Amino acid sequence: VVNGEDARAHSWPWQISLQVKHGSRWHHTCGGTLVGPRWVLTAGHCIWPGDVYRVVLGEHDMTVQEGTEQIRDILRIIVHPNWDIDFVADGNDLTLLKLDKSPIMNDNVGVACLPAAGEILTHGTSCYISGWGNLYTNGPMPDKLQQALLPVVEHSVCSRSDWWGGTVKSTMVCAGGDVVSGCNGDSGGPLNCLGKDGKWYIQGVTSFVSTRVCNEVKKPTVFTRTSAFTDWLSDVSSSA
Ligand SMILES: CC(C)c1ccc(NC(=O)[C@@H]2CCCN2C(=O)[C@H](CCCC[NH3+])NC(=O)C(F)(F)F)cc1
Repeated sequence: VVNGEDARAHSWPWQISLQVKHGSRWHHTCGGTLVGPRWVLTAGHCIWPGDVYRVVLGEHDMTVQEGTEQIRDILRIIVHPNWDIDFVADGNDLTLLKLDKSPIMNDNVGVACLPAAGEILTHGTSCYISGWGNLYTNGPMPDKLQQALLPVVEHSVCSRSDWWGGTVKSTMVCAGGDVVSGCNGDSGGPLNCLGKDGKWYIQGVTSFVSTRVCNEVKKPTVFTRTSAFTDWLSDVSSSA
């Protein structure tokens, strides 16, 4: 997250760290969201066939064993059938991970809400991005979970030719801009938006930023719009 701030520890209890095994060590590779007792939502582009992953919940400072962490293995990886790394602009950048067993729900680990089908955020709605992604383009990863307030950029603005143009589809949501943005390592994480009922809804899954700089003018962070995938999300999480 570029130009964000340390989140208060465990204030986003559904935020997870997706970690990939390299040799004998585990590395944070993407964010994700606990959307059910045994289900984590992340991005399609976070999964590389053949790699081994695990999920860390209740994490805050990656360099400190705080005693709140819970580690779970992944029983099943379900990448959206229409996700294709060679056609990022087509969207569908989603993966559901089924955990081997549910984490213990407590103050540090909890489930987030998913929006109703077709829900569209109005321009300027304030949402928070959260993640352990780079603090700036090609910069370091933070130790502590970061957050930033990202104003939603409506599709008609985000798809202007000097913005993202036709690259951004209606199944995506744009937020942030040239000051605050997501950055590498935030992928797969949540766009947290406060609902009228006072609950936090995951309206987006962090997908991409400009290839030039994370916080580029007229290139807001692009998220997969979760309200466009309610059928797939419910079908998968009630079946597998
Ligand atoms: C839609 C298509 C034209 C397209 C647009 C932007 C990108 N951006 C990028 O590739 C930049 C450069 C480094 C990683 N990156 C990203 O945007 C990465 C992964 C992108 C997934 C596709 N490979 N995502 C992120 O950094 C973020 F912010 F979402 F967490 C890639 C493809």
